[in-house]
Amino acid sequence: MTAAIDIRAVTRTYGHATALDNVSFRVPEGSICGLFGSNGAGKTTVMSIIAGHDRPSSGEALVLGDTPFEHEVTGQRISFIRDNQRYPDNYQLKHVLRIAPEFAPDWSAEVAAELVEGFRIPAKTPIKKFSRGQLSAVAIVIGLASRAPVTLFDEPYLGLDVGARTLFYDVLLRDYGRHPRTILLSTHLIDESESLFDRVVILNAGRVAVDCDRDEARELAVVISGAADAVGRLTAGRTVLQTRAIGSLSSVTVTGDADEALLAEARRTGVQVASASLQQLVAAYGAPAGDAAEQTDHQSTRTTQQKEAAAA
Ligand SMILES: Nc1ncnc2c1ncn2[C@@H]1O[C@H](COP(=O)(O)OP(=O)(O)OP(=O)(O)O)[C@@H](O)[C@H]1O
Repeated sequence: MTAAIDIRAVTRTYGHATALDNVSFRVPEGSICGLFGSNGAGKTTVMSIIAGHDRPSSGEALVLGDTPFEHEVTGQRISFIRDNQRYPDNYQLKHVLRIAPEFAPDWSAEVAAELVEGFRIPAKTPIKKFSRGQLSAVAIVIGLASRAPVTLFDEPYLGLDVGARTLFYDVLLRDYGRHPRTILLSTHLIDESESLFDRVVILNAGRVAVDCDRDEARELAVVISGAADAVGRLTAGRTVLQTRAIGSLSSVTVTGDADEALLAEARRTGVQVASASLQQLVAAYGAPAGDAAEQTDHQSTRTTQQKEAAAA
């Protein structure tokens, strides 16, 4: 695959704190990749490095074949949408719509107009008086209308209501279909955004826990639920990612796909077996150690690089 984003063994430390620890993953050109993980997992840090706003302590980040840090040409091809965007005090929406296209050669005035209307962004109110959701709406207008070859959305819809979020998903998918580009999006609203992604990266405490295609992710883990003793028998000898217990019932996420033997035994004992949803995968693989009620000592890690190494 041609990688638009190629993160190679990137470590980022701040004093004694390690935000990213030997992180490697690639995002193919023309794909939408979801970046997931708990608070503090390192999502913003890696996006800042990809955007060229920060640089690794060690390792290398390549975007469109170049190192983005202090590289103006690459910087112009990246749009980084995050929640701390600041605007001059006197700015109204019209100022943003006048200036943003100067930094985005592929700017779409039609996409901008559609989103401004759909989000009902106030025209006359100074942006500094905007609500949290209205600020997110302005940032999304910039991110989508820019049509940058590499677009990074870091939790882009803080404060947006469900209707506005649906508009974002719809316009993103439609415009991406017509003008393919590479999009990396981090969010904690995993269930509702699941259909957007064709790649998945899950970070856990600064490390890559999962890096694979969305289809492969469906086969990474199953959730086995039912009477605790029956579930215990079915999960014995398997790698347990996460256990949740409610009274005499338990729900256990284990690695791997559901094989025939497991399904037959589950039917016989009245236990449910289902592929883990993306949200369940993120909860299982992205949970900081000790968060799950019960966890194996060595939480399984599944990355494309490791699979390639194993196959070699
Ligand atoms: N400038 C900094 N100085 C010190 N520590 C930092 C700095 N920036 C990030 N960190 C630390 O690095 C870790 C990763 O932070 P980061 O913001 O990348 O996480 P995140 O996955 O984006 O979290 P969230 O989901 O809460 O936004 C955190 O422990 C954070 O405290």
